[in-house]
Amino acid sequence: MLILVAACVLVDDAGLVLITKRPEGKPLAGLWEFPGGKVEACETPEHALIRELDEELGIDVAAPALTPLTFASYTYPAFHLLMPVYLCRHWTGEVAANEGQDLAWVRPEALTAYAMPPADEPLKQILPGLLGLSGDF
Ligand SMILES: Nc1nc2c([nH]c(=O)n2[C@@H]2O[C@H](COP(=O)(O)OP(=O)(O)OP(=O)(O)O)[C@@H](O)[C@H]2O)c(=O)[nH]1
Repeated sequence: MLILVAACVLVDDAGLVLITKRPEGKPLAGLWEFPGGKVEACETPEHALIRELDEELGIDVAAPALTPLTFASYTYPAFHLLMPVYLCRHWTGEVAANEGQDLAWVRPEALTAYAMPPADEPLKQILPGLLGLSGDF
């Protein structure tokens, strides 16, 4: 089974990237991930992401502010994950932990220090380069 999840690399004015911690009780609990979630039937990935960013973080993102950045494709035991990853640098509202989740703003090159789902491992490596950093530090 293929599941489609839209995720977002939110980058603030200082160049920091937001990651959120998956709560206890969910699969992959305790791992850090990029905000986002499953794309529902009849929803575009962009609209799913706008909905999830509002629900999870209380921010308002306009569709043109979402730029396709990369994707993850990974086989979990129960499904294959296809995850388009968007870049977003502009939103309105203050980022808040609406679901009580831990939040962290991190330098892209520091993502390797955070435990993330296996699907995200390649993203950790390429994000500094995609965001315009050398990735060598
Ligand atoms: N949002 C997000 N999901 C990710 C990332 N990496 C990754 O493997 N996933 C997987 O993609 C799926 C995300 O769907 P989700 O967050 O809506 O699903 P869920 O199981 O938490 O909850 P739900 O079924 O109640 O909606 C999960 O299986 C999650 O483990 C990531 O960086 N961001």
